[in-house]
Amino acid sequence: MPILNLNEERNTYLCTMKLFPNTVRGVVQAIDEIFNQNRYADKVIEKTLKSNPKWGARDRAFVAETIYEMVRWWRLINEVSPSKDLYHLFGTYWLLQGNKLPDWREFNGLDAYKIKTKYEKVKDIRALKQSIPDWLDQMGAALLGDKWDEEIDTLNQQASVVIRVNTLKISREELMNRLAQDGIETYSPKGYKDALVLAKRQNIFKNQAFKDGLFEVQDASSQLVAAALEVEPGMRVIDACAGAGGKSLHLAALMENKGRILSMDVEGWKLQNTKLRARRNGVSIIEPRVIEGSKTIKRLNESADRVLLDVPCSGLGVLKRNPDTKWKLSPESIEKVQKMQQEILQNYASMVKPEGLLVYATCSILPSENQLQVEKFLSSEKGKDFELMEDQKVLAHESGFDGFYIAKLKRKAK
Ligand SMILES: C[S@@+](CC[C@H](N)C(=O)[O-])C[C@H]1O[C@@H](n2cnc3c(N)ncnc32)[C@H](O)[C@@H]1O
Repeated sequence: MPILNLNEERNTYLCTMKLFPNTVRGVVQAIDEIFNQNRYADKVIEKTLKSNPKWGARDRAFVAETIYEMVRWWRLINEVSPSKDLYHLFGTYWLLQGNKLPDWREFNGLDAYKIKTKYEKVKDIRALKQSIPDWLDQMGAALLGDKWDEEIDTLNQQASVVIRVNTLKISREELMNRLAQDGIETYSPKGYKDALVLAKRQNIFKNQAFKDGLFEVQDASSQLVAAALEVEPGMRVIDACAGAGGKSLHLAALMENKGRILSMDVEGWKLQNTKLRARRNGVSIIEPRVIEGSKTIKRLNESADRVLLDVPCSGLGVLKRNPDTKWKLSPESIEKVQKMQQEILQNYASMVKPEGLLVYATCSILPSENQLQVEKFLSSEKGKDFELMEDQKVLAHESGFDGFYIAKLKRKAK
């Protein structure tokens, strides 16, 4: 029985897997880059896979998953490992999952019994068992109360792969059948009308249906955001923090590619990505626009039927897919991002027409980034023009998907 709380299917897969020196070396080198050279886990994984073109699909899956899981359980692994040697840390992770280690000299000094005994000693300390910084455990418990225990437990599990059907090109049923023909089984989660969940985690970006723009990879909770805007074909919509355009593309599909979406961001390079994705999706109503300063926003005063503020946030709702976030965040960085969120609300809300809708969204579970921001805005001078219609506090352990917050506000008539 594995000690760590990982799903069964994955453990079966890993337990039957033999370790190979070259892939384990790949993992160890990647971990060195992530923690000792402070690189982003996803970038390091991408580079590792690229520089080892001879690895097969199974090797690639092993390397990518092991790196992610070691990042996720980093604090716990370090706590129970006999040393900080990277092979010892890998071996400790492997043993903690209930696997056996081969007889390699790199693993000398690792004793499964001692590791288990150490684990038993720390497992009642939540921050250690869940492998999170103390400050995060304290903040989570203070802000989420009883719900924190289950929430952090869920956020430490692997995310399922969810796709959003591009309804401009294909229906959900048709896509489901098409993927099934390629041996990819999916199911439709209840309550998410454009989503399909892959029965088994796998890399889907190489599939022809993706290249043909029939779907995008997007978590089910994230798909609730565009739906909250209640768009209609022909509307003028502003996605003010559009990034690479995930929500803009969804909005375009909901608008049947009729009307206009201004996809804005302060980072121009992200909008380049939006353009490419729009082409693949068969979307022509997106106009990317870089925010140069307050003038860009002022020129759009009262111009939009709908404004989406998918603001920068701590990302604590998406820890399942970005486990390194917890090692990069700090109370100070969260405070900084909260300040930015309030500024965006204050400065961008004016782009909504009277009687139009403003949607504020984050992929965070912290009330301080979510409902408290909306309350602060509504009680401010600029917020007096708006009223809260409804909000959704999506927790990972309740929804089964990412943690999100979505508030729908209406601008009052003049
Ligand atoms: C949560 S991400 C958006 C994700 C995107 N909506 C999607 O669905 O893929 C937040 C985005 O806000 C952008 N951003 C940061 N500060 C901003 C600002 N002051 N105004 C507009 N966008 C900003 C970031 O560059 C980032 O792309």
